[in-house]
Amino acid sequence: MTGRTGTTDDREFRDPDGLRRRAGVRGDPNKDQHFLVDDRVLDRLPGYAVPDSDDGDEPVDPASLDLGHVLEIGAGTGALTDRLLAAADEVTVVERDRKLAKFLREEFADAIEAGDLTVLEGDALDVELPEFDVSVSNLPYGASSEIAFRLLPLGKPLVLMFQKEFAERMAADPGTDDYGRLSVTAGHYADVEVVEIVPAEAFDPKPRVESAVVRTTPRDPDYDVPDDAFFLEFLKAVFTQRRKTMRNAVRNTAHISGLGDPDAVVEAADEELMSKRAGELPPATFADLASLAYEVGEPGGY
Ligand SMILES: C[S@@+](CC[C@H](N)C(=O)[O-])C[C@H]1O[C@@H](n2cnc3c(N)ncnc32)[C@H](O)[C@@H]1O
Repeated sequence: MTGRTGTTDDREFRDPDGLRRRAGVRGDPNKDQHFLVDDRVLDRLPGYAVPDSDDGDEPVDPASLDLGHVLEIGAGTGALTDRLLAAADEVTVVERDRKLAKFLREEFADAIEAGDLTVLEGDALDVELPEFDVSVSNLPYGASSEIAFRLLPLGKPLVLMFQKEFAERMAADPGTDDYGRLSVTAGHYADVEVVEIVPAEAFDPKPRVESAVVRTTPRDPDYDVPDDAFFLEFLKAVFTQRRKTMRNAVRNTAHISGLGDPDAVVEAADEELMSKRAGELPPATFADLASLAYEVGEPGGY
């Protein structure tokens, strides 16, 4: 098939170098373009979407994955798209760069014609997203947080490449140094795990930092938050004082959380809980506390 240059005897996917050559792009870090050039990483990524399939070192046969409709944000020259097409019934990619979107439409014309691929040219932050079953994406790092928090509330499994430091903060457990507002907010929507650390050499141009692949598995929280906007402001507020007890943090940060009566929250809450620090509490406890604060703390102005 055209363009299937292959790098090893049994390679069946398009060669990342060949794709970049044909696209005529070098990758521009100012446009968040760091293309994956390591075939082994590319081959492993679709398998992470099926948690039990990634136990061994060898990549799984993509055809066995049956991923349904996959959303890929930031398709670049399509090296990952090519693998996803083998693992899915349907793939939708979002690519902001006009030249790359045009290249993808040309390079994958057969898949588009067969109805297997849709190329959406636009910004992942505001383009209308299709219904999808899973997203597998090497995200543009400049917008990775916004994109992740656009996808997380949709309640679908995600396999996303981030900067390593961001990934570790997102997946951190309570009581660790990395645990913070990012971990609580992500943990509110999903179980989050780092499944692979990826060295800078796997990309071209080479980024300055290491990367990591995160898998999120949506969970139906057995708790609810009263109001998403208030929950997020409450978290932002108490984590500005993460080293203080919750008693002090709730009182000292009412100007951020918008609580009119933080004392009422402290008095109504469990005393032992109020003597802990924000960095020790799991997402479900924050949700309970935010619910209580919303109920008795006279929220407003957030
Ligand atoms: C890190 S590269 C990944 C490319 C390719 N998936 C790969 O792994 O080689 C990110 C891609 O996202 C595109 N991009 C950057 N910002 C974007 C945005 N806001 N919305 C959609 N695509 C974006 C860039 O043009 C680039 O092609």
